[in-house]
Amino acid sequence: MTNYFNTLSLRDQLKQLGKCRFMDTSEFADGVSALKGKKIVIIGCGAQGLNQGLNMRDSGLDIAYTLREAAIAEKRASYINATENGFKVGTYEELVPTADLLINLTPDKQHTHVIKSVMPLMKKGATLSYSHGFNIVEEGMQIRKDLTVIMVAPKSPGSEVREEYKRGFGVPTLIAVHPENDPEGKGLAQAKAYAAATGGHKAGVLESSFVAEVKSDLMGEQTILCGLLQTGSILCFDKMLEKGIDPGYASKLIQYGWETITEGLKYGGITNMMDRLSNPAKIKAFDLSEELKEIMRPLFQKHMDDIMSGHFSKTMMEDWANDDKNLLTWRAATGETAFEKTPAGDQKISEQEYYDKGVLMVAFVRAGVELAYEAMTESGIIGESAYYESLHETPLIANTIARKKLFEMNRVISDTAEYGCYLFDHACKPLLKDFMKKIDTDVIGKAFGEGRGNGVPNAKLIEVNKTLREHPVEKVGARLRASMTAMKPIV
Ligand SMILES: NC(=O)C1=CN([C@@H]2O[C@H](COP(=O)(O)OP(=O)(O)OC[C@H]3O[C@@H](n4cnc5c(N)ncnc54)[C@H](OP(=O)(O)O)[C@@H]3O)[C@@H](O)[C@H]2O)C=CC1
Ligand SMILES: CC[C@](O)(C(C)=O)C(=O)O
Ligand SMILES: [Mg+2]
Ligand SMILES: [Mg+2]
Repeated sequence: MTNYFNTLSLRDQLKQLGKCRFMDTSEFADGVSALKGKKIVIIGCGAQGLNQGLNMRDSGLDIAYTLREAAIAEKRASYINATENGFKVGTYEELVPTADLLINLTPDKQHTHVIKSVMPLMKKGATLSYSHGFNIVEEGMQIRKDLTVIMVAPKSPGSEVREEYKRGFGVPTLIAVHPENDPEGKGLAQAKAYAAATGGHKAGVLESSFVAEVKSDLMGEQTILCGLLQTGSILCFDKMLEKGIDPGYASKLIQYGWETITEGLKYGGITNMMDRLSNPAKIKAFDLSEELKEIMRPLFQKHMDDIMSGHFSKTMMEDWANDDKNLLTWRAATGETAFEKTPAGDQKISEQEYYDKGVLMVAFVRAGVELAYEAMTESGIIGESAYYESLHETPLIANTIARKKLFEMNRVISDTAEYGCYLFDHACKPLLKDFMKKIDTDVIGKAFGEGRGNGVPNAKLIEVNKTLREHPVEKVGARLRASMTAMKPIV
């Protein structure tokens, strides 16, 4: 098989990268009806599989799980996930032939093997669905021509797909129909119903393409969403320990700080997050983030270029062939970091204190969101897609760090995302070595400018506010957040 994207003409590459239409809520007036009464079988009951299935069943759909025989025989976690939640479980032979819609939610590295196992069992005219475009785009998987192929990709970790649904909201979702597989023209209606069943239509749905989803998803997860939060956690924690801050306090400030400061981002964009700081702290965070953007921009661009060329996928698939040696080594090394090994203290930290004593963390978030948005849109990804993949998903990832630090983030995200996160982290930490030498506790661990009042030069404050507000991510974000009327506060 060959990389599907690299077989396309530049014209078609740009066309598929640029496919991104924000769907009006009125387009979901039919709700789940296109799938009502259909047999829906999910392969895999992991981070996405379990949580999407729970939402879809609560939305009135007929959901069952098919697991590999070993998972059933050994009663593995996936089997426990499904049975303890009251779902029917069966083998491929038992359930795949009955499926009107077969949803592949197994790890990307298993997709070719899984699809080759189940495709012969699928009934004529059935639909196959993915939540990530990797197998179709990066591996060039060819699907039987009588089958419809769709994608419903939540821009969120699986755990938050469920948590936001339970709050009466949802997570932004990209839907797509593979142009090579829509023989009956039913793909879009089914993808819309599937997205509505997961609650995605309440947050925002983009009619997109497999290509646009995979290229943006790989970029978001490797950089701002997982890589930079990992790098920032480790560097900020080590700096606070170096400067004598109580380890338990430092651990808590970071573990819960990302969630708290990015809640401001989720509600009001970078502008609102920065407005939560005092004037002096805002200007300091702005200046730090400008410096961070200059230092990290080449790294963000390299990740985007390596994703577009297929070099990233080739590198990761070499690790698959080597039994995930790098992934497992890097996962173990992350678990040995001081941040991961230091429990959060029981000190009280108010919501505002996380902003006031986390100025450097605010700077990391602004720099990372803007760099990721810029790199994606400069490479053909449309702004709405880049917004969901950078600004809106950062707080959802931060929620996982609040639960159980980087361990939980790396457990819940896909192995693909975890691999890319480590690649970025390993490259970013050395890049920031000189920058971190100048950092002191006034911007991480202690309140910036405490006791020095709120006065700043008007001209500088006006310039900072103008720059923040005029970034394209703020303009796109204001439009998209206007339709998020069901969004609920979590901090
Ligand atoms: N994690 C996330 O938040 C997101 C993931 N995605 C995409 O969703 C898809 C699923 O990812 P994710 O939920 O993280 O996956 P997980 O690793 O959480 O779960 C994988 C599931 O697949 C099963 N599985 C593993 N290997 C095989 C195999 N060879 N044959 C059959 N079943 C297998 C596992 O069960 P067992 O090992 O017990 O058989 C488990 O139930 C991926 O395409 C990913 O890119 C998209 C958005 C976000
Ligand atoms: C951010 C990582 C992700 O893309 C996701 C949760 O959306 C993944 O693949 O896990
Ligand atoms: Mg993603
Ligand atoms: Mg991903």
